[in-house]
Amino acid sequence: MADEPIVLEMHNIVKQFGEFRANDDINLQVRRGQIHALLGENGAGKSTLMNQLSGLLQPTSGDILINGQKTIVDSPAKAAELGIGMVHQHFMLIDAFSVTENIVLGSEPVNGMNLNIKKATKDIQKLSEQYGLDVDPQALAGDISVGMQQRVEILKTLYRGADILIFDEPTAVLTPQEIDELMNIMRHLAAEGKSIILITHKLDEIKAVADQVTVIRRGKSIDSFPVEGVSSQELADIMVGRSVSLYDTAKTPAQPKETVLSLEGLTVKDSRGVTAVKDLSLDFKAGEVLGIAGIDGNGQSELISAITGLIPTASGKVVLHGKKITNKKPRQITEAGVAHIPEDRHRFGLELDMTLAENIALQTYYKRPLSKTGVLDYNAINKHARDLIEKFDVRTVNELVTAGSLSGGNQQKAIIARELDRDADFIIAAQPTRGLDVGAIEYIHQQLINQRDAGKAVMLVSFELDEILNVADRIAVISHGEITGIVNANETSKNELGLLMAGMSLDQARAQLAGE
Ligand SMILES: Nc1ncnc2c1ncn2[C@@H]1O[C@H](COP(=O)(O)OP(=O)(O)OP(=O)(O)O)[C@@H](O)[C@H]1O
Repeated sequence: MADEPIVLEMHNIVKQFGEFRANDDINLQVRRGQIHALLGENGAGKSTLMNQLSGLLQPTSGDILINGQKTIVDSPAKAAELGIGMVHQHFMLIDAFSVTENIVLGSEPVNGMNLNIKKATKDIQKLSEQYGLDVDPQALAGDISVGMQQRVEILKTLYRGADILIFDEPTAVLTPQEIDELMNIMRHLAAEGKSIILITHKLDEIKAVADQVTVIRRGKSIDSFPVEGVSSQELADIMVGRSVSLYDTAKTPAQPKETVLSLEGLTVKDSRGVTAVKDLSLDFKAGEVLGIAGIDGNGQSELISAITGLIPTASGKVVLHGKKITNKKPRQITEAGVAHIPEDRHRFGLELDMTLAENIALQTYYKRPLSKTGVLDYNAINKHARDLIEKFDVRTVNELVTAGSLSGGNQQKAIIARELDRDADFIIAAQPTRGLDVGAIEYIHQQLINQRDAGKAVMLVSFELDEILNVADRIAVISHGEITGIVNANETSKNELGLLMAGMSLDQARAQLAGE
């Protein structure tokens, strides 16, 4: 690997936002055929660095060299021309178009309807085979799984001639099996001479696929070394700059008390009118974390939206402290004592153009002490925000910047701070640690357990089985909108949960595992 030519160099990159240096003299060197991980805490400056490589931002100073040539990457189109491709975390495919149409869209000069779809389909098929992607170019984007959609995004960059592919948290939305497949695809790409820059907070993934890792701490690149022989613990320590605990969250056995919230035969339809949650009943108890495990798209989002009043229920009841809250307005449900850390922080969590302080006050601004006699007290709002920023270690210049300027992980911490500060009896945490670094994950898990120990009922919805097993006391598995089994966290296994997630009943799953 050390003999392979250097395809990308970033030299002494500085990126300044006003007074703040998000990148402070960063150096990065990537070789041909290398999988190069970029590791850093939330807000360390990884996305800012990659945005300069993909033409979205310009460095304040420093140089970018592609194949030894100093270059200015002043637009995404220029980045594409230079062979730099970004595999986005949020897939941007049009459901009604075929895979080929999605890939060709925007990358070919189209003369009227003269687009040669036949040739494109053939080219894409060839690329798919060459890189082991196994994508059907004629499938409709709306009909393919999340993992397959990601492969289409990869093909899109290859079709445009990318030699350097940037993957930003690529496994966040994948099932364990899809993650393995993606790792193989990355290895395949590298073996074919492509270079990959991998941004991830998952140390195991770095260990599994990366050759080299560059560590960024508070805007500075502090080290770069081969991954071989380095443990996950060492990676975590270097990233944070001190020794961090990678062990399970400490917790005592749960002491479940009275039922706080009950779902009684709840049925919910999705936006297309298809039944997403079917006749679902569950009880959430004070002093207990009930985990909802399942593959993305099995009714979890609709279930949460129905409980929080964001979408109507088709039938059944939601009962909080013995009172029906079914189909009440979101604000009434919030007021009744439901906190919600949403899965999609941009759609439901934050107003990106408003200040961080205003966002932290979003659920309580109209009440004392943030308002007095109907007038907002900005001193109180800002002070309240400063307290929570400190308590939850939200990394920001101050409370007056826009929420949109925070790094992804710090946006998430701000929402968690706001929702947990409200002293609600029922807390919904949906994918609460997606995109967070190891230190922040540990902190958030502990916070959820503290809430439990303070007598709250916590609903933890997560695709991450490690997270569910670590934090939840009981686990309900959802598949196609129905609960396939409810198990105690300390009496189950990933294998058992995996079979329940695939739709088996608990008896079937146990029979299968006993027979193995
Ligand atoms: N447009 C901007 N204006 C002001 N500050 C910004 C802007 N963009 C980023 N920052 C700041 O730069 C720092 C680095 O952010 P960046 O998004 O690069 O971090 P990151 O390492 O990608 O974090 P994460 O893992 O949370 O995604 C953060 O403190 C962020 O608030």
